[in-house]
Amino acid sequence: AAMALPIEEVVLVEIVTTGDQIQDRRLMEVGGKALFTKEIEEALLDGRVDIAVHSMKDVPAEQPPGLTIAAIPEREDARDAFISRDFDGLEALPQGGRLGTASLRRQAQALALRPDLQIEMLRGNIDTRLRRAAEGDFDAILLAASGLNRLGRSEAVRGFLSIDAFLPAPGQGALALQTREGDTDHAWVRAMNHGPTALCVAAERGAMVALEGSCRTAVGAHGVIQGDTLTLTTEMLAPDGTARWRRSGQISGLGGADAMDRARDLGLTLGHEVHAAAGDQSVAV
Ligand SMILES: NCc1[nH]cc(CCC(=O)O)c1CC(=O)O
Repeated sequence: AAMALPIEEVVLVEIVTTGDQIQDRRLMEVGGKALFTKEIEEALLDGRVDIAVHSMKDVPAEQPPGLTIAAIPEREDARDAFISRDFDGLEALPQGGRLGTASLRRQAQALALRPDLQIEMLRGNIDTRLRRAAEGDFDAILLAASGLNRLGRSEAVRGFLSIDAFLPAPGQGALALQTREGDTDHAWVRAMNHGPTALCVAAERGAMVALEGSCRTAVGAHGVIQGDTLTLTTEMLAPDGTARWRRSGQISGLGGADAMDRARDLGLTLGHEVHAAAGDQSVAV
Protein backbone atom coordinates (compact mmCIF):
# COMPACT_ATOMS: atom_id res chain seq x y z
CA ALA A 1 0.00 0.00 0.00
CA ALA A 2 1.39 3.35 -1.02
CA MET A 3 1.88 5.92 1.71
CA ALA A 4 1.20 9.59 1.16
CA LEU A 5 4.41 11.09 -0.13
CA PRO A 6 5.80 14.06 1.80
CA ILE A 7 6.07 16.00 -1.43
CA GLU A 8 6.25 19.34 0.35
CA GLU A 9 9.49 18.18 1.92
CA VAL A 10 11.11 17.09 -1.33
CA VAL A 11 13.43 19.49 -3.13
CA LEU A 12 14.80 18.53 -6.54
CA VAL A 13 18.56 18.92 -6.89
CA GLU A 14 19.65 18.66 -10.49
CA ILE A 15 23.05 17.03 -11.03
CA VAL A 16 24.78 16.79 -14.41
CA THR A 17 26.79 13.59 -14.75
CA THR A 18 29.77 12.78 -16.94
CA GLY A 19 27.54 10.55 -19.04
CA ASP A 20 25.20 13.47 -19.75
CA GLN A 21 28.08 15.51 -21.15
CA ILE A 22 29.58 13.01 -23.57
CA GLN A 23 28.42 14.08 -26.99
CA ASP A 24 30.50 12.37 -29.58
CA ARG A 25 32.16 9.17 -28.44
CA ARG A 26 30.84 5.75 -27.62
CA LEU A 27 30.44 5.30 -23.90
CA MET A 28 32.78 2.34 -24.07
CA GLU A 29 35.62 4.55 -25.24
CA VAL A 30 35.33 6.69 -22.16
CA GLY A 31 35.36 3.65 -19.90
CA GLY A 32 33.53 2.54 -16.82
CA LYS A 33 29.85 2.01 -16.29
CA ALA A 34 29.31 4.54 -13.51
CA LEU A 35 29.27 7.49 -15.91
CA PHE A 36 25.63 8.31 -15.27
CA THR A 37 25.67 7.64 -11.52
CA LYS A 38 29.01 8.69 -10.00
CA GLU A 39 28.38 12.41 -9.40
CA ILE A 40 24.93 11.66 -7.98
CA GLU A 41 26.34 9.01 -5.65
CA GLU A 42 29.01 11.45 -4.46
CA ALA A 43 26.26 13.94 -3.62
CA LEU A 44 24.47 11.21 -1.61
CA LEU A 45 27.62 10.29 0.29
CA ASP A 46 28.39 13.99 0.96
CA GLY A 47 24.87 14.57 2.30
CA ARG A 48 24.05 17.12 -0.41
CA VAL A 49 21.09 14.91 -1.39
CA ASP A 50 19.24 12.16 0.51
CA ILE A 51 17.62 10.20 -2.31
CA ALA A 52 19.01 9.52 -5.77
CA VAL A 53 16.92 8.59 -8.81
CA HIS A 54 18.78 6.63 -11.47
CA SER A 55 17.80 4.79 -14.61
CA MET A 56 18.35 1.19 -13.50
CA LYS A 57 20.02 0.50 -16.82
CA ASP A 58 22.83 2.88 -15.85
CA VAL A 59 23.41 1.45 -12.35
CA PRO A 60 26.60 -0.67 -12.08
CA ALA A 61 26.37 -4.21 -10.70
CA GLU A 62 28.02 -3.31 -7.39
CA GLN A 63 26.75 -0.62 -5.04
CA PRO A 64 29.42 1.77 -3.71
CA PRO A 65 30.14 1.21 0.02
CA GLY A 66 27.55 3.03 2.14
CA LEU A 67 24.82 3.17 -0.51
CA THR A 68 21.85 0.92 -1.19
CA ILE A 69 18.96 0.64 -3.64
CA ALA A 70 15.99 1.27 -1.36
CA ALA A 71 13.26 0.80 -3.94
CA ILE A 72 12.54 -0.08 -7.56
CA PRO A 73 9.26 1.49 -8.70
CA GLU A 74 6.95 -0.04 -11.30
CA ARG A 75 8.63 -0.32 -14.67
CA GLU A 76 7.82 2.01 -17.58
CA ASP A 77 7.63 0.64 -21.14
CA ALA A 78 10.73 -1.56 -21.55
CA ARG A 79 10.70 -1.48 -25.36
CA ASP A 80 12.98 0.33 -27.73
CA ALA A 81 11.33 2.90 -29.95
CA PHE A 82 11.81 3.49 -33.69
CA ILE A 83 12.08 7.15 -34.64
CA SER A 84 12.19 8.34 -38.22
CA ARG A 85 11.06 11.32 -40.29
CA ASP A 86 10.50 9.30 -43.44
CA PHE A 87 10.03 5.60 -42.64
CA ASP A 88 7.46 3.54 -40.76
CA GLY A 89 9.73 0.83 -39.39
CA LEU A 90 13.02 -1.02 -39.65
CA GLU A 91 11.78 -3.13 -42.58
CA ALA A 92 10.78 0.02 -44.49
CA LEU A 93 14.30 1.51 -44.42
CA PRO A 94 16.06 1.70 -47.79
CA GLN A 95 18.91 -0.65 -48.66
CA GLY A 96 22.04 0.63 -46.87
CA GLY A 97 19.96 3.04 -44.80
CA ARG A 98 21.61 5.08 -42.03
CA LEU A 99 20.62 4.03 -38.52
CA GLY A 100 21.76 6.21 -35.61
CA THR A 101 22.56 4.59 -32.27
CA ALA A 102 25.46 4.48 -29.81
CA SER A 103 24.26 1.21 -28.31
CA LEU A 104 26.15 -1.93 -29.27
CA ARG A 105 23.09 -4.01 -28.33
CA ARG A 106 20.75 -2.07 -30.61
CA GLN A 107 23.38 -2.12 -33.36
CA ALA A 108 23.74 -5.92 -33.17
CA GLN A 109 19.99 -6.54 -32.97
CA ALA A 110 19.29 -4.23 -35.90
CA LEU A 111 22.04 -5.81 -38.04
CA ALA A 112 20.66 -9.27 -37.23
CA LEU A 113 17.48 -8.24 -39.07
CA ARG A 114 19.00 -5.82 -41.58
CA PRO A 115 22.69 -6.58 -42.22
CA ASP A 116 22.74 -3.95 -44.97
CA LEU A 117 22.15 -1.00 -42.62
CA GLN A 118 24.89 1.52 -41.91
CA ILE A 119 25.18 2.08 -38.15
CA GLU A 120 26.20 5.62 -37.26
CA MET A 121 27.21 7.11 -33.92
CA LEU A 122 24.47 9.08 -32.24
CA ARG A 123 24.93 10.71 -28.86
CA GLY A 124 23.84 13.87 -27.10
CA ASN A 125 20.73 14.46 -25.04
CA ILE A 126 17.30 13.31 -26.21
CA ASP A 127 16.38 16.70 -27.68
CA THR A 128 19.56 16.76 -29.76
CA ARG A 129 18.98 13.22 -30.99
CA LEU A 130 15.34 13.84 -31.89
CA ARG A 131 16.27 17.07 -33.69
CA ARG A 132 18.90 15.26 -35.77
CA ALA A 133 16.38 12.55 -36.67
CA ALA A 134 13.80 15.19 -37.59
CA GLU A 135 16.32 17.00 -39.79
CA GLY A 136 17.05 13.79 -41.68
CA ASP A 137 20.66 13.35 -40.49
CA PHE A 138 19.72 9.67 -40.17
CA ASP A 139 17.07 7.55 -41.84
CA ALA A 140 16.07 6.38 -38.34
CA ILE A 141 17.28 6.31 -34.75
CA LEU A 142 16.51 3.97 -31.84
CA LEU A 143 15.86 5.13 -28.26
CA ALA A 144 14.30 3.64 -25.15
CA ALA A 145 10.56 4.32 -25.12
CA SER A 146 10.73 4.93 -21.36
CA GLY A 147 13.15 7.84 -21.67
CA LEU A 148 10.94 9.50 -24.28
CA ASN A 149 7.82 8.96 -22.18
CA ARG A 150 9.47 10.36 -19.06
CA LEU A 151 10.62 13.47 -20.92
CA GLY A 152 7.21 14.03 -22.49
CA ARG A 153 8.44 13.27 -26.00
CA SER A 154 6.27 10.20 -26.70
CA GLU A 155 4.93 11.88 -29.84
CA ALA A 156 8.31 11.30 -31.51
CA VAL A 157 7.81 7.52 -31.50
CA ARG A 158 6.99 6.17 -34.95
CA GLY A 159 6.78 2.56 -33.82
CA PHE A 160 7.86 0.12 -31.14
CA LEU A 161 10.42 -2.62 -31.68
CA SER A 162 9.35 -6.01 -30.38
CA ILE A 163 10.77 -7.28 -27.09
CA ASP A 164 11.69 -10.48 -28.93
CA ALA A 165 13.77 -8.92 -31.73
CA PHE A 166 15.14 -6.12 -29.56
CA LEU A 167 15.51 -7.82 -26.18
CA PRO A 168 16.00 -4.78 -23.91
CA ALA A 169 19.04 -3.97 -21.82
CA PRO A 170 18.96 -5.34 -18.25
CA GLY A 171 16.80 -2.97 -16.17
CA GLN A 172 15.61 -0.92 -19.14
CA GLY A 173 12.58 1.16 -18.28
CA ALA A 174 13.04 0.73 -14.52
CA LEU A 175 14.32 3.25 -11.98
CA ALA A 176 16.53 2.76 -8.95
CA LEU A 177 15.84 4.87 -5.84
CA GLN A 178 19.09 4.94 -3.92
CA THR A 179 19.75 6.05 -0.35
CA ARG A 180 22.56 5.89 2.19
CA GLU A 181 22.72 2.48 3.83
CA GLY A 182 21.17 2.55 7.27
CA ASP A 183 19.16 5.72 6.67
CA THR A 184 15.94 4.81 8.43
CA ASP A 185 13.79 7.87 7.80
CA HIS A 186 12.81 7.08 4.22
CA ALA A 187 9.95 4.62 4.68
CA TRP A 188 8.02 6.41 1.92
CA VAL A 189 10.87 5.68 -0.50
CA ARG A 190 10.78 1.96 0.30
CA ALA A 191 6.98 2.06 -0.10
CA MET A 192 7.52 2.92 -3.78
CA ASN A 193 9.06 -0.50 -4.38
CA HIS A 194 7.10 -2.60 -6.91
CA GLY A 195 7.63 -6.28 -6.10
CA PRO A 196 7.16 -7.73 -9.60
CA THR A 197 9.47 -5.14 -11.17
CA ALA A 198 12.08 -5.74 -8.48
CA LEU A 199 12.00 -9.49 -9.18
CA CYS A 200 12.37 -9.02 -12.93
CA VAL A 201 15.21 -6.55 -12.43
CA ALA A 202 16.97 -8.92 -10.01
CA ALA A 203 16.85 -11.65 -12.65
CA GLU A 204 17.97 -9.34 -15.47
CA ARG A 205 20.87 -7.98 -13.42
CA GLY A 206 21.90 -11.50 -12.45
CA ALA A 207 22.24 -12.22 -16.16
CA MET A 208 24.11 -8.94 -16.63
CA VAL A 209 26.67 -9.93 -14.00
CA ALA A 210 27.15 -13.39 -15.52
CA LEU A 211 27.55 -11.85 -18.97
CA GLU A 212 29.87 -9.15 -17.67
CA GLY A 213 27.43 -6.74 -19.21
CA SER A 214 29.05 -3.46 -19.96
CA CYS A 215 28.90 -0.95 -22.76
CA ARG A 216 31.46 -3.13 -24.59
CA THR A 217 29.22 -6.14 -25.12
CA ALA A 218 25.86 -6.53 -26.79
CA VAL A 219 23.70 -8.00 -24.04
CA GLY A 220 19.96 -8.15 -23.53
CA ALA A 221 17.93 -9.48 -20.60
CA HIS A 222 14.23 -9.14 -19.95
CA GLY A 223 11.95 -10.71 -17.36
CA VAL A 224 8.16 -10.91 -17.38
CA ILE A 225 5.82 -12.16 -14.67
CA GLN A 226 2.61 -13.99 -15.45
CA GLY A 227 0.67 -15.21 -12.47
CA ASP A 228 3.17 -16.83 -10.13
CA THR A 229 5.87 -17.40 -12.77
CA LEU A 230 8.80 -15.26 -13.77
CA THR A 231 10.20 -15.92 -17.25
CA LEU A 232 13.64 -14.52 -18.01
CA THR A 233 15.17 -14.34 -21.47
CA THR A 234 18.77 -13.27 -21.93
CA GLU A 235 21.05 -13.08 -24.92
CA MET A 236 24.44 -11.97 -26.14
CA LEU A 237 25.16 -10.98 -29.73
CA ALA A 238 28.18 -10.54 -31.91
CA PRO A 239 28.45 -6.77 -32.50
CA ASP A 240 27.82 -7.25 -36.23
CA GLY A 241 24.64 -9.24 -35.56
CA THR A 242 25.85 -12.38 -37.34
CA ALA A 243 25.66 -14.55 -34.21
CA ARG A 244 23.32 -14.63 -31.26
CA TRP A 245 23.18 -16.80 -28.14
CA ARG A 246 19.89 -16.83 -26.20
CA ARG A 247 18.42 -18.74 -23.24
CA SER A 248 15.07 -18.56 -21.43
CA GLY A 249 14.06 -20.04 -18.09
CA GLN A 250 11.44 -19.77 -15.39
CA ILE A 251 10.91 -19.80 -11.65
CA SER A 252 7.59 -20.11 -9.82
CA GLY A 253 6.48 -19.57 -6.24
CA LEU A 254 7.25 -15.87 -6.27
CA GLY A 255 5.55 -15.24 -2.92
CA GLY A 256 8.35 -16.86 -0.95
CA ALA A 257 10.84 -14.90 1.14
CA ASP A 258 13.69 -16.14 -1.04
CA ALA A 259 12.11 -15.05 -4.36
CA MET A 260 14.57 -12.18 -4.94
CA ASP A 261 17.54 -14.52 -4.44
CA ARG A 262 16.00 -17.15 -6.73
CA ALA A 263 15.30 -14.54 -9.39
CA ARG A 264 18.92 -13.40 -9.28
CA ASP A 265 20.13 -17.03 -9.39
CA LEU A 266 17.98 -17.66 -12.47
CA GLY A 267 19.68 -14.73 -14.15
CA LEU A 268 23.15 -15.87 -13.11
CA THR A 269 22.48 -19.41 -14.37
CA LEU A 270 21.06 -18.40 -17.75
CA GLY A 271 23.72 -15.74 -18.14
CA HIS A 272 26.50 -18.27 -17.51
CA GLU A 273 24.94 -20.61 -20.09
CA VAL A 274 24.83 -17.86 -22.69
CA HIS A 275 28.36 -16.80 -21.82
CA ALA A 276 29.65 -20.34 -22.17
CA ALA A 277 27.90 -20.76 -25.51
CA ALA A 278 29.19 -17.48 -26.86
CA GLY A 279 32.79 -18.01 -25.77
CA ASP A 280 34.90 -15.04 -26.74
CA GLN A 281 33.23 -14.42 -30.08
CA SER A 282 30.92 -11.73 -28.79
CA VAL A 283 33.27 -9.08 -27.45
CA ALA A 284 33.59 -5.80 -29.32
CA VAL A 285 36.93 -5.03 -30.88
N1 LIG B 1 22.31 4.90 -21.61
C1 LIG B 1 21.49 6.07 -21.65
C2 LIG B 1 20.14 5.80 -21.08
N2 LIG B 1 19.98 5.37 -19.83
C3 LIG B 1 18.65 5.24 -19.56
C4 LIG B 1 17.97 5.62 -20.70
C5 LIG B 1 16.52 5.67 -20.79
C6 LIG B 1 15.89 4.30 -20.75
C7 LIG B 1 15.51 3.76 -19.43
O1 LIG B 1 14.82 4.43 -18.66
O2 LIG B 1 15.87 2.61 -19.15
C8 LIG B 1 18.90 5.98 -21.67
C9 LIG B 1 18.64 6.46 -23.04
C10 LIG B 1 18.22 5.39 -24.02
O3 LIG B 1 18.55 4.21 -23.86
O4 LIG B 1 17.55 5.75 -25.02
